[in-house]
Amino acid sequence: MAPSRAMRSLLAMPPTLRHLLLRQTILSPAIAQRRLATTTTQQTTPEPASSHPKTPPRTSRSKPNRAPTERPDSPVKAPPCLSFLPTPSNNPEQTAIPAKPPFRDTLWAANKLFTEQPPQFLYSAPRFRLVQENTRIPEVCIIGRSNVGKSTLINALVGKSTRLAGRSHPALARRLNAAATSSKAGCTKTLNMYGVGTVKREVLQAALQERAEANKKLGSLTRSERREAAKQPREKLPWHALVLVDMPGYGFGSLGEWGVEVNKYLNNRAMLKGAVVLIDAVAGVKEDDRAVLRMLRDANVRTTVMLTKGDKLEYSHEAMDAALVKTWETLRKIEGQGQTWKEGEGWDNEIWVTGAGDERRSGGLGVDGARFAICKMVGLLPDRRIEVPGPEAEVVKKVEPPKIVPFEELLWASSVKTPETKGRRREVNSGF
Ligand SMILES: Nc1nc2c(ncn2[C@@H]2O[C@H](COP(=O)(O)OP(=O)(O)OP(=O)(O)O)[C@@H](O)[C@H]2O)c(=O)[nH]1
Ligand SMILES: [Mg+2]
Repeated sequence: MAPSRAMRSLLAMPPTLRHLLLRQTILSPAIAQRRLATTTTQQTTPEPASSHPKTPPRTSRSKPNRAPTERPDSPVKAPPCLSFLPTPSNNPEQTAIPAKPPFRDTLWAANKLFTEQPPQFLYSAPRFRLVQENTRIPEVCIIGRSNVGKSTLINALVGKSTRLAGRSHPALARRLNAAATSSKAGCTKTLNMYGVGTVKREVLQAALQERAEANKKLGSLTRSERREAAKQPREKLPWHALVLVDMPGYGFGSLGEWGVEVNKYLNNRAMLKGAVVLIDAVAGVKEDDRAVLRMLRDANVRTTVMLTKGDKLEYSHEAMDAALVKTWETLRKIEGQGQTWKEGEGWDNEIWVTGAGDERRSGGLGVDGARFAICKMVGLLPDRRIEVPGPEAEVVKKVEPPKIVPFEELLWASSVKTPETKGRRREVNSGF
């Protein structure tokens, strides 16, 4: 007789595990029956008088009835992105108007770019001459006064939680591929580079091809020439979509030569695609900020302004209005003295508000918007909120309305074989 299915699986098992299957298939019905019998007798026998009446029997599903309590550190409700636009410059009553948020899929794409891959700390450069060559990856520098929250924003942008990333020891923070932050001004003293996202395939391919050609050339050199060539620093292969540069802060606690080195960087870095200027939402625009905006104007670097510590003002539009209006005023004044650095071209008039260091909620508030603003400035993502009526709109308007053809006419037309339709039919048939 052929063994049953259960027996076959039992024989297929290692001998040491067979008892488990036995218990499951053969013994369990017997055990279950015995348990059922004991529970029914327990239910029928009355409880002894001495036992405590007391808490209702707890079934596995029932939970104690507790009133929902508010955690003291429950997250504040704040938008993932928040930005403001100014009223036109000729309007005497300047106020900040909340801007339309970016589309969800655009925000998703920006978030993906920043957080899909873990960020990488690339290197630190105390001087501009020590900055490594980069001819392929776009760079964005985060610039602002000491303690404004530059390093904190970088950590939030790359998806490092404030608690994880909040290390004031630079070596430890770098080991975590994060930026060191501190409540003391002057924490960041060098230009720190962080690689974000994944490089485009064609960029990497081009770099690999160039390297292969350079290696080929090396092969034809004499030994001494090769030794000389080896001394020249080679550009590293690109791995990231974007490089974020954490700048040392200016103002209180900053280095004396800050202006000199940063000026060299702003004027000579070919792959610098833009600067994010951080301004403290509580303190507002200071004289140092004006000086930096002038430097950016003179170097003709695309600029996006962000207000940090927006959580301290509870993201209130009214509370931030003064700081926002002052920022636009400053930008327009500075722009007036330049040639090319203009509103909408040199600097973006949309000001973004962030609260990356808000300890009540990890992940950072307004950070999604900041990610999108950077992608937009660099040209990695389009701003689809602006609907420009292009030439296609004109074409659509000019198209004549379709003619209504009677059914009989249609039938007649399909039965007539014009030279054109004949040819087309033959063509189609020949294709099969
Ligand atoms: N509440 C709040 N605190 C913040 C925010 N951003 C930064 N901070 C705090 O501000 C302090 C300074 O932050 P950092 O990121 O070190 O500032 P920094 O601009 O890099 O400073 P330097 O490196 O000295 O130039 C830290 O204690 C942060 O926790 C924010 O958006 N909200
Ligand atoms: Mg810093």
